[in-house]
Amino acid sequence: MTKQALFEQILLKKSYLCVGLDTDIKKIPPHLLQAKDPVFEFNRQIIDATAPYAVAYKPNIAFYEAMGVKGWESLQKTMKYIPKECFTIADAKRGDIGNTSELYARTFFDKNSSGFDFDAVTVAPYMGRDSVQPFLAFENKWVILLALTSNVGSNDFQHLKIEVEGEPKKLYQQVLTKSQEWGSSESLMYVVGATQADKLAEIREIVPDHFLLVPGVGAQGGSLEEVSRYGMNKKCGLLVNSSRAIIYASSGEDFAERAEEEAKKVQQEMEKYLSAIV
Ligand SMILES: O=C(O)c1cc(=O)[nH]c(=O)n1[C@@H]1O[C@H](COP(=O)(O)O)[C@@H](O)[C@H]1O
Repeated sequence: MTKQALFEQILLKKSYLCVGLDTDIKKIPPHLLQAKDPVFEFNRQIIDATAPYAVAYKPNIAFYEAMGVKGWESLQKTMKYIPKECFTIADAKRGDIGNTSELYARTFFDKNSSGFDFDAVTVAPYMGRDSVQPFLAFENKWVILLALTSNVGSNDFQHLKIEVEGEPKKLYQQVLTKSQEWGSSESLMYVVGATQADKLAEIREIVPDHFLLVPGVGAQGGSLEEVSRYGMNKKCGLLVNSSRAIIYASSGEDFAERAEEEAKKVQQEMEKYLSAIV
């Protein structure tokens, strides 16, 4: 999906919500456990309930990998079920030496090889240019590079003060600057945690045109209002992810209705913020 097509979906649905499919068999409502594939059945109902309010879905690969072959099958079925107009993100946080990254890229992007046809994959920047480029080599696909993550551990490395050509910088700022040599805003997005919303205005100075994937609203307590105020650009430029707050809004038989209510609530708030740019 192109950047413009994604923006058009955002305008159409008046939403920049990404629903995170962090589907944990231990959290699935008990009545679904008799289904042939409980993980897929849960996802199917969540997708049906939230698709009018979401422009993107982000299965977190760990939740599927942890179940072995069965998990990969549930993921395949889920991917086939997600409506075609929705942007899909494999949240895999990969990155390795070039020839290995090439295989990771094939895993998520090459339908003929793996059966998967995600629009985007999350990638860790730590190993540098040659670890990211194999993902960027796929046309019409996206790399979402971890820039400033939502967790407390982001303080360990990402905020470190460094010096680049005599200029003082933070490590995450250099990730944003350097990676722009590798791909454009048509193929690269960045992860910025919602819990780091106070840094968004400054991040926008470095990457004014790129889309940002912003996880951390809902269960992690980030503010959608602040993220939108400081992070939105003229073409929205935001995909805000919420996983647990939507998919586990209820652990009972009404889980899909409650997920719909939560997704709708977020979408209605987003519609308000979008009115500033349309
Ligand atoms: O890359 C991510 O999606 C990600 C980056 C980050 O900095 N923080 C973060 O929470 N995530 C992911 O976003 C989702 C957040 O889930 P909830 O906290 O339940 O909304 C999880 O799948 C995380 O792995």
